[in-house]
Amino acid sequence: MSLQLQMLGTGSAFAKKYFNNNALLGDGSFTLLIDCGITAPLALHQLGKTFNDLDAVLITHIHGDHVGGLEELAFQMKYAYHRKMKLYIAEALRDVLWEHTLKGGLSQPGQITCLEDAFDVHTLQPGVPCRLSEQIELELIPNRHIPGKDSFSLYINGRIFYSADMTFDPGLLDKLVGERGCDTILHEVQLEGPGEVHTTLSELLSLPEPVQRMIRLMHYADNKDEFVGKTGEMTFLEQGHVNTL
Ligand SMILES: O=c1ccn([C@@H]2O[C@@H]3COP(=O)(O)O[C@H]3[C@H]2O)c(=O)[nH]1
Ligand SMILES: [Zn+2]
Ligand SMILES: [Zn+2]
Repeated sequence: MSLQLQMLGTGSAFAKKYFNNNALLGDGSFTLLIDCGITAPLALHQLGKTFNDLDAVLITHIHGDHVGGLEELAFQMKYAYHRKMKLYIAEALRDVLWEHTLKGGLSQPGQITCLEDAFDVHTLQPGVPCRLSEQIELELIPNRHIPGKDSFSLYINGRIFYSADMTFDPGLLDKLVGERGCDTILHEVQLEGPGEVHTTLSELLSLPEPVQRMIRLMHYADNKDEFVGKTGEMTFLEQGHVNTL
């Protein structure tokens, strides 16, 4: 069974040529938005879509390029489309998202006083697969991104790894490929400099070639074109293209 992946954006947090690294994952009758960053409303509009075309949104961690578009999404759903969007979120991020990100803009006494007033909230536990649609099952995998902040990668249908933002974890990739049937890796990449909170291209180039062949690169900087042909066996995901996974 194949899925369709269309990146709303493939850019790093500071990219200006590319929108935020947010994705549409569809199975033909259900569409999930993976992360909803600052640029998501415009990126969606430029693809000729609206928030009403989506069935659910999932958040990987609390950074503006992954959650900055949620206020507009919630307001549009309430006042333009008169329904709540399903929100899939790790239990550990639920209160943080409301208290530290959304409450200031969304709260309206008597109308919106908690996350559940704005979204149809479904909490996820890491390591426990959750069926989102007939053809999409998804598991959160805790990752290392910012020390002391919760952040999650995604494992989809027991074969597709979506890194979200994370530092290099070759042991995890080795385990997913060697023991858990992973055949597709959608991985963030920092093209230059020390990784610090991201995974660098040089780190990914240290992976065995068969693993590199599974990797599509995303969350990259504006000078990505300078690196075409310099990514070993790995290829870049392109913003707006529809990929069959
Ligand atoms: O300790 C830190 C924390 C953050 N940052 C930058 O802020 C950005 C936030 O979004 P991001 O996670 O996509 O990318 C992050 C980096 O570009 C950093 O360089 N070092
Ligand atoms: Zn990011
Ligand atoms: Zn981040």
